[in-house]
Amino acid sequence: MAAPSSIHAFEDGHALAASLAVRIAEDLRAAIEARGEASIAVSGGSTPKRLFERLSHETLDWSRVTVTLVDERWVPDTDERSNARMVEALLLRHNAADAEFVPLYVEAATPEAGIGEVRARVAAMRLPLDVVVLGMGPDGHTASFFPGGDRLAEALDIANTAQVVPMRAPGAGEPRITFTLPVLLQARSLYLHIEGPDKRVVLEQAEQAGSPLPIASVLRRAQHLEIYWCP
Ligand SMILES: O=C1O[C@H](COP(=O)(O)O)[C@@H](O)[C@H](O)[C@H]1O
Repeated sequence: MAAPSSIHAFEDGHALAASLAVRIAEDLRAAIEARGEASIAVSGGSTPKRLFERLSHETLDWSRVTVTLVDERWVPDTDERSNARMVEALLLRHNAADAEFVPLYVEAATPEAGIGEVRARVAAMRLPLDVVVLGMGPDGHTASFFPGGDRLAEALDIANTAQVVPMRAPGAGEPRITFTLPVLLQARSLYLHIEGPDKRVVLEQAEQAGSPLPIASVLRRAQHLEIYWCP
C-alpha cells in the first residue's frame, strides 16, 4: 500500500464505536476551536449504527456542526433504504440534535435530474470536510464507488472538480449520488470503519498491488487513513 494508514482493532463493535466516537468528537471540537465550525460526512449502510448512537451523546457544540453523507441511495427519507433516514434516526438526536444536516437527496426523479440542486447544497458547505467516515461493502465499494459503476472512473478521478456525481451499478440497488474521491481524500481526518472477518479479507485483497476494488483507490491515494475494525 502506498499510502500510510493505521489500523485499530477492537474486540467488538461496541468497543470500536466507543473509541471512534471519542476520536471524531475530538476532531469536531478541534475544528470548532480553529475555525468556529465543523463538518462531518458519514457513511450509510448498516455498520455505522452503533457509532451514530455513541456519537450522538458526545458533548460538543453541535450547533456549529454540519453533518452530511458520503453517499446516498436515490430514495426519499421515508424509505427504509435511505441513508439520511438512518442519520436522522440515530445520529441527529440527544446532544447532536442541534447539528445542521445537509442531505444528498432532493425531490427529483433521478440523481441526474437532481444533481444541480445537490451541487448547490454542497457548494454552500465549507470544504475541506473536517471528518469523513467511510464504510465498505463486501464487494469492496466505498461511498457509492461500486465495481462496474457507470461513472466510477469519473468519481475516482483525482483531477475531477465535481464534488458529487450520480452513480448506477449492478450491485448498487437503486441509483445513487456520491461525493467524489478527491473531496473525500481532502478531509482533515479520514476514517474507514469496517466490521467482520469477511471485510478484513476484502481489505487485504484491496491492499494488493493493482487491486481493482474501488476501496483500493482510497488506500493508495489517502495521505493518512485510520482504519477501525473489529471481528
Ligand atoms: O450502500 C452502502 O453500503 C456501504 C456499506 O454498507 P454496510 O451495510 O456493509 O455497512 C456504505 O458504506 C455506504 O455508505 C452505503 O451507501
